[in-house]
Amino acid sequence: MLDVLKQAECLYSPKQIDAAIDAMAEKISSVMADKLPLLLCVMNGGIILTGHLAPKLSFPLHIDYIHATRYREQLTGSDLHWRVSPATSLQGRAVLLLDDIFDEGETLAAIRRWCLEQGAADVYSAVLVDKQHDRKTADIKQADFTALYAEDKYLFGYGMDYKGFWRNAPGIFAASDAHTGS
Ligand SMILES: O=P(O)(O)OC[C@H]1O[C@H](OP(=O)(O)OP(=O)(O)O)[C@H](O)[C@@H]1O
Ligand code: HPA
Repeated sequence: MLDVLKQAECLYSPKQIDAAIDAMAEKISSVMADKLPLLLCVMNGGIILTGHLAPKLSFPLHIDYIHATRYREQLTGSDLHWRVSPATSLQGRAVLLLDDIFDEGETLAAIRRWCLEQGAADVYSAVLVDKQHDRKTADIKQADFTALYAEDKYLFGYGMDYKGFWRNAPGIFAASDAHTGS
């Protein structure tokens, strides 16, 4: 695992990420400041973004979490497994989903549909990074708020894992071909 980090390419430093989250927080504030929203951290990947973003939002809000997973420590996604539903009622709420990455978009599309079924009034989404390729789901092409864009490589750091490790990596990294088998 030490080699995975050593051989990876750093795409964004913590300083660049912080500036991008600042800019995204301003955009979110301009749309959501008067909505008393419910922020839903999409576990596990959304945890670092939630921790960095929430203190930059200077308006009243609730925070809860939802856990659904599609990759389960693999490098490619499959069917979505639901693990934990939020304890907070979504009825009539403006919900902001927070996740680390919008890759094919299946995860956020499914969680968004579920939130609407639970009676959410509006569902917005914010992601740290959008991976650029043409394999996006038909439902949603991008999140409502996106901090950064990255090339079509396997990413880790700031919430994104490599086989369960390195969510804590100090930046956003692209794994080397040697570690992704490409
Ligand atoms: O846009 P998609 O192709 O659906 O992929 C994005 C999702 O994949 C990752 O979650 P994962 O299933 O790996 O669970 P995790 O958050 O526990 O890592 C990530 O955190 C997003 O939720
Ligand atoms: O590139 C990725 N890295 C980590 N987790 C992910 N989940 C979807 N795509 C990715």
